[in-house]
Amino acid sequence: MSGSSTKRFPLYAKDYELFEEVGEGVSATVYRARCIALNENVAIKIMDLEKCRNDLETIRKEVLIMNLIDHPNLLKAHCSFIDRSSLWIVMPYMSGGSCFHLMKSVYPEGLEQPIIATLLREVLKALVYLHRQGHIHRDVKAGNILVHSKGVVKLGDFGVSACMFDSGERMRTRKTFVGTPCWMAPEVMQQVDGYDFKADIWSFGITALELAHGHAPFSKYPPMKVLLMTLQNAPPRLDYERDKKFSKSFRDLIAACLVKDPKKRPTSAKLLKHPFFKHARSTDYLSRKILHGLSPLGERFKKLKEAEAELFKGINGDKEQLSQQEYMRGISGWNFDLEELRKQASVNPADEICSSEIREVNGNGDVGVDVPKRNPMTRRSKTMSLENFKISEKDLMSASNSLLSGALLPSFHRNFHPMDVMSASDSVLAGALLPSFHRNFLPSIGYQVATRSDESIACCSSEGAGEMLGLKEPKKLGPLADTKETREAGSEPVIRSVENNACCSSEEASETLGLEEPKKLEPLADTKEMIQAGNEPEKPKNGNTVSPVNRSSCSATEILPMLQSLLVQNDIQREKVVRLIRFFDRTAETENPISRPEGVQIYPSRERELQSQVQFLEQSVEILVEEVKRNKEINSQLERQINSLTSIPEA
Ligand SMILES: Nc1ncnc2c1ncn2[C@@H]1O[C@H](COP(=O)(O)OP(=O)(O)OP(=O)(O)O)[C@@H](O)[C@H]1O
Repeated sequence: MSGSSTKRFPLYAKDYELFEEVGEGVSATVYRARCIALNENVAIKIMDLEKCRNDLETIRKEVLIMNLIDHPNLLKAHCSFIDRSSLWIVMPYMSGGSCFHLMKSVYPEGLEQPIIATLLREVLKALVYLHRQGHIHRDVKAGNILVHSKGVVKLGDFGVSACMFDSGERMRTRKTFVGTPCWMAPEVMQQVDGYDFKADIWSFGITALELAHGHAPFSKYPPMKVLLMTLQNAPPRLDYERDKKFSKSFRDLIAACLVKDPKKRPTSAKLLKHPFFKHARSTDYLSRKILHGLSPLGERFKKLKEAEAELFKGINGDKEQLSQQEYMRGISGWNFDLEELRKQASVNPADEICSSEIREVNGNGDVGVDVPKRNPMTRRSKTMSLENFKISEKDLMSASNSLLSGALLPSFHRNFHPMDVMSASDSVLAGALLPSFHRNFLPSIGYQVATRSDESIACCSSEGAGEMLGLKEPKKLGPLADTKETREAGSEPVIRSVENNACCSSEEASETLGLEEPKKLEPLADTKEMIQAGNEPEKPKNGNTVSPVNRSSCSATEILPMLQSLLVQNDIQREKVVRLIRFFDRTAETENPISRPEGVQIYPSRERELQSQVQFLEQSVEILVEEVKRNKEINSQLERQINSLTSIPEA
């Protein structure tokens, strides 16, 4: 069952018969369906593009990856297309559902060791492949491990995965804060050095514990607490007493994955050779042991939803209710309402969290996992509020000082582009002072979305790399103008379909470019001093650039160094982008890996791999070009402000 076969799946909604709902994420609903022409059962993930129009980059990436990947343990899309204002992703139907749902409805205490070993081995095979391809999944968890009735295991949900820009030791330029807090590696929370595929190994270790216990460690706590605990506490482990039934090798495997220093974690390939996997059995075994006799997925899903609704009946406030439901589903699109996080950080976690715990009722009506009453998570579509943000809470600062503050700033959003080469301090400072730096607005990088009612824009995965169902990035820019117009007119974005093109290997690019780890720049320290001195960072007025000139609580001498260092950072960023573009141009001329010299054979899979890397790089370059333009604008804005500040006489 290696991804989509050579069958051609139709690209119109009318060619599919939709049945019951079998899954729900933050951005999509998944249905069991039948492809009428092929008489084949499929699952269709339907995303309402209107509802998540700020998140098109994420969607675009997910679709791209689902089309390009080709591994029996990865959930590959058969095809996808746009119908009216929805994106349909047609994929193999995994009738067992996700391991998360399986545990919630049938195995609330967790699974047996041979089952866990079998599941994890299959997931690890998928990770080995993904990592070799240069991807980080970033959302490995039981909810994304899907099981087919025949016991086939597939890792799904590429909504937050990233393409690795650097290679080998140098994979460190991603400054992205994505995933689900319980499963998130400490370095992802801290964003100290960017992170690499080792973040998946941490999540893998957490997933191992999740499968063993029926829930992830810290899963009963709200996200803020999870962050603090992950950063402050020793990594979670199997308990000697409680987990006696598990072998030493399982304990070792978990301990090897859950090491805070990512360098000390094994690679996925190495992990696959771990003695624990001697406990793994055939996939047939899985189907016999955990799937046999289960009611159909749709029914199980319905029961869970009903139990969930029952559980939340008594909770006041839509938002809290929604948050709790999402929390229980282990949804990856955790956006954080900073105001709430701030409030939460200011209460004593011990009082607040413990007293507010409620018990989750699983599908059988039994009492299961603890769930907190408060949860500051909001729906992905909601914009995070930067208003009144300051990092002054004691417990927050003591957790990890400026590193954590970096993690808590706007980079909480999951939609930073993988090619974002800003340093952690860049993103912190830029985020704090300039909300317009936020990457979560696709129109600003030239994506346009057109929804058609009569016709579908589509493509089939089998048709080759990069055909992306109408969700494509314009080949050449012009988008700035479009974007500006779109934004000014306040109109809906429009998706345009364009052709793909190829470029150089991303690995070579990073090596040649020598993209260095951005230095820790001083402005963070400045910001910290300001905070310590009791000066709050500027409140954004309306989500746009904050004007330091208007600050009443801060003198020109305080704000000048910040503005200047911001300028320096922008220059550094621009420099990097320009180097990347130059390198790209050179390589495209001389070394297009797709046009190989006579007599040199490139295996089709390698070629596909190259093509996929090439596509990512090219798309990223275009986005970076936009970044340069935006930074230029910001630089000149700042220069003007600095000039006006220097001309204001100090009081
Ligand atoms: N191919 C499939 N076959 C059966 N069930 C599926 C399939 N794909 C997804 N599901 C179910 O639907 C749920 C939601 O799917 P998915 O995780 O892709 O949505 P999402 O919106 O990206 O979720 P998240 O919020 O976790 O990112 C899954 O947890 C799973 O239970």
